[in-house]
Amino acid sequence: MKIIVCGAGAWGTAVAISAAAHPDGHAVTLWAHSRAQEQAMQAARSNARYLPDVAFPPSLGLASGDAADLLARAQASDLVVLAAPMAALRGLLHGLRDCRAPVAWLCKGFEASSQDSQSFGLLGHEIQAQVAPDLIAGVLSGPSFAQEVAAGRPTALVAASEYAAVRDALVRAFHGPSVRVYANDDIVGVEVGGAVKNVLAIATGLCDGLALGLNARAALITRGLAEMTRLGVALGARAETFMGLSGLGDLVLTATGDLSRNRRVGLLLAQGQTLAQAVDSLGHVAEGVYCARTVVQRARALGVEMPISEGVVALLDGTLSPAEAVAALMEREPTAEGG
Ligand SMILES: NC(=O)C1=CN([C@@H]2O[C@H](COP(=O)(O)OP(=O)(O)OC[C@H]3O[C@@H](n4cnc5c(N)ncnc54)[C@H](OP(=O)(O)O)[C@@H]3O)[C@@H](O)[C@H]2O)C=CC1
Ligand SMILES: O=C(CO)COP(=O)(O)O
Repeated sequence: MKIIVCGAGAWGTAVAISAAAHPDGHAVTLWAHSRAQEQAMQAARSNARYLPDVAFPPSLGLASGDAADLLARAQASDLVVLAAPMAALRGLLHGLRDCRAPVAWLCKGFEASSQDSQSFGLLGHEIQAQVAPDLIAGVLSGPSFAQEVAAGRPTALVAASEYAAVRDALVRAFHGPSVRVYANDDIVGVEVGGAVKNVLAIATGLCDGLALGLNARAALITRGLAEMTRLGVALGARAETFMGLSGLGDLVLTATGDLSRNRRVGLLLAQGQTLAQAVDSLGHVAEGVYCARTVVQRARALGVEMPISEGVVALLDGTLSPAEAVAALMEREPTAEGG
């Protein structure tokens, strides 16, 4: 297959390396939007900025350019993978709206809400329906730290799309000795899981940073899964999707794994850092910071209760201290577990 991966951050670089090393011998190009980034990677044959200490396979091609260049390369590919942060997805999809090749994005989040609060941020497939409705598109998600995928460690992903052509292209591109790709047609459920787990990972990072204990972390993960599922079902997802890789799987990984940037934000806030300090020190995107408010706004609009996500928003906004956010959760009225 001819594959272009747009976005040379940690995750784009890892999936490009993984596809380039696939036994079927795919021709893979990693495309950076900055020429300087392409040149630095070309010189080092690695991505020192975003995924240090991982050498590129000799066959991995590198490129950079503008939107027209990306569209031309996409038109000539069998699969287009968009590995930029959520904030860039709208622009990328708009630029690719006439592309005929299957397109899959890897970002996990809702768009941040617009400041006027009149329009709520959207999931990837909702943005695509607005700006590029004719694309054959979907999402690749699931529990997957970039460093482990780049190192060829065993990983399971989920390819979600209403189009079999997209699901099949993702399976052909990535399914191999170290990566299993499962197909799913519930793109709403897969995208909600990927977005909400980032918000919940901030909560468990905070919990662990405050040394609240393993009981508390297990409670946050379990009740977090319940609120993620409530939102997803209200948005049209199937409940069982949340028991799969993009739901429970990615929640467990991100909420407990110290490679998670979102979890690290919670840990740093617990240490007394400001949000700006925590975000600056990452050097990578932490999508939960940008989409927590959207998650809560969309839940409120649907009448869905999401107390943990509400607590994260209050913490990020600075309206509650870490200790007050914990107290607010503990002081809630008793309720039935299935509710
Ligand atoms: N890292 C991981 O383990 C995983 C990440 N993801 C998701 O993938 C997405 C990307 O994450 P990750 O790669 O880790 O983020 P990073 O912060 O490591 O890198 C983001 C990259 O996106 C580039 N970028 C920004 N805007 C554009 C654009 N318009 N076009 C092309 N490239 C652009 C940045 O380039 P520059 O710096 O030059 O602006 C940078 O190289 C996120 O939504 C994340 O949630 C999903 C699964 C695993
Ligand atoms: O999505 C991820 C793992 O599946 C990466 O999580 P973080 O963005 O929190 O590092």
